[in-house]
Amino acid sequence: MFTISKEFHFSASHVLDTLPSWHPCARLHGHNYVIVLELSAEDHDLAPPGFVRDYRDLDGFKKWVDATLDHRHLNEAMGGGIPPTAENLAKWIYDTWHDDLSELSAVKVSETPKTWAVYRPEGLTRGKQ
Ligand SMILES: Nc1nc2c(c(=O)[nH]1)N=C([C@H](O)[C@H](O)COP(=O)(O)OP(=O)(O)OP(=O)(O)O)CN2
Ligand SMILES: [Zn+2]
Repeated sequence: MFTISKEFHFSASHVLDTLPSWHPCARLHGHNYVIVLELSAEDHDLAPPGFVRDYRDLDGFKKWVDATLDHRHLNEAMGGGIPPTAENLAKWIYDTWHDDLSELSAVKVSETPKTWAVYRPEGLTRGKQ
């Protein structure tokens, strides 16, 4: 099994308005987010010359991040109705992209230099399923 990953950055605002009012994240604020896409493949599934997937194939994801998330308000950018926590953002990105990136095995989201949320579908042991 091989895994590869690539990092993407964007800045956005959000408010977690279902938190109690004393919670700092119930106030409008922003983060410099980091997304990591992790892609996996079995040894015998590597594409020539030995790629899980060409990193350059992720250029479309970067364009989507720039157009959909960068300098947006995540409460709106994620379609509304879903609290824009790091956990929910990671799953939303996975759900949006796993059809196009069949090797996608996990999505990681960081809001601050100290925090990470990871969405890895249960039972997924390799990308191509
Ligand atoms: N499990 C989660 N907890 C929190 C989330 C989240 O998405 N998932 N989000 C937030 C806030 O939006 C934001 O990320 C603040 O996090 P926090 O770690 O409290 O940030 P600080 O920089 O204020 O933390 P310090 O301890 O001062 O470094 C909150 N929780
Ligand atoms: Zn926040």
